[in-house]
Amino acid sequence: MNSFPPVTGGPAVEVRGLVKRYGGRVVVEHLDLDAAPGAVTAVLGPNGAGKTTTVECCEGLRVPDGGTVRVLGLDPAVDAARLRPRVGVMLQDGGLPSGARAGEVLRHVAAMYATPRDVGELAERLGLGSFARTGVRRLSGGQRQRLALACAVVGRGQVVFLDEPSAGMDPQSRRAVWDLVRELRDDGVAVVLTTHLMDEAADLADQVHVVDHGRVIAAGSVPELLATGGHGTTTGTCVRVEARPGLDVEPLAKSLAGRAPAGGTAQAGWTVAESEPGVYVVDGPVDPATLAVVAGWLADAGALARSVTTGGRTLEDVFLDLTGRHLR
Ligand SMILES: Nc1ncnc2c1ncn2[C@@H]1O[C@H](COP(=O)(O)OP(=O)(O)OP(=O)(O)O)[C@@H](O)[C@H]1O
Repeated sequence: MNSFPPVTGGPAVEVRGLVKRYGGRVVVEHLDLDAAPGAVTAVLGPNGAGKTTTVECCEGLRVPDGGTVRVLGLDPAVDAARLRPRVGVMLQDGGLPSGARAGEVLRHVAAMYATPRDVGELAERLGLGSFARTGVRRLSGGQRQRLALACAVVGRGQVVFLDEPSAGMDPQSRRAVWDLVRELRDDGVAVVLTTHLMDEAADLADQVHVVDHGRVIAAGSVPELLATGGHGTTTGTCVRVEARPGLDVEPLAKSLAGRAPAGGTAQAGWTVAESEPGVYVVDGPVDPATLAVVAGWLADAGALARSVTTGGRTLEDVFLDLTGRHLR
């Protein structure tokens, strides 16, 4: 374990009203975020939403234009030297010296900490052994990611920032990364993770912040976001239909809106959307009769469904509802 006092009470990372501008353009706008010790806090958002900028302000790599940032009670913009031994950072671009060999880099980083992890054991866990003697510039993208992750955790920081940690990794490496992240959490580390992988967030995160246009637009645990769609308007249940693209969903929406459950009155609160070409998501208080309505709609449209499934919405559904389905 590390030799620092445990973080007691309050979040390990506390961001309040963060503002960051680049050349007069506001890219982070009054953003609030907490990350607790012993928890994984995921920051999700479309490209350019302001995730990396926010995390870089927490890492002391960028100076905020407004608001406050506290990491372990310290201001990273002025207390960088005191935070460095207590915080691990994995940057999106790796930030690794390209001229050195992979193994040397990890040993060098480990030597900067008072009580580093066992370098050999960490290298083994992340499968770094086979390319330890390879120069950083010759590593593949996934290998470089694994080395950057090893460097971020080797110092046993109390807070670890991981910017898209498993981007570009093969499934085996991704599993190793996820196991390591869970272990960090179990050891009491506050893990702050940005990711575009919804399954990664759903699997790992205790708390999720969805960021768009520099603001947090939804926050909560994954079950909370799934239950409310992030804005408290959906039921968390849905029917998902795969059929040919381009079906008119209006008749289905009308049939559902006018349908009365046994002994009840017509229900509102349905949404029907073609979430991606050929995938229709019917969101609302699903019951057995809902499927009959969906089947009737398909029959009227002369469409044979490839699959019809019921179940909960996914984090990806919630994310797309919150942030929109159009490309930025
Ligand atoms: N150094 C910089 N100078 C000017 N603009 C920048 C700089 N860094 C980032 N930006 C801009 O700030 C906005 C937010 O970028 P940021 O990297 O924080 O987004 P992100 O949510 O991490 O995106 P991604 O998911 O693509 O990594 C973007 O519009 C980006 O172009």
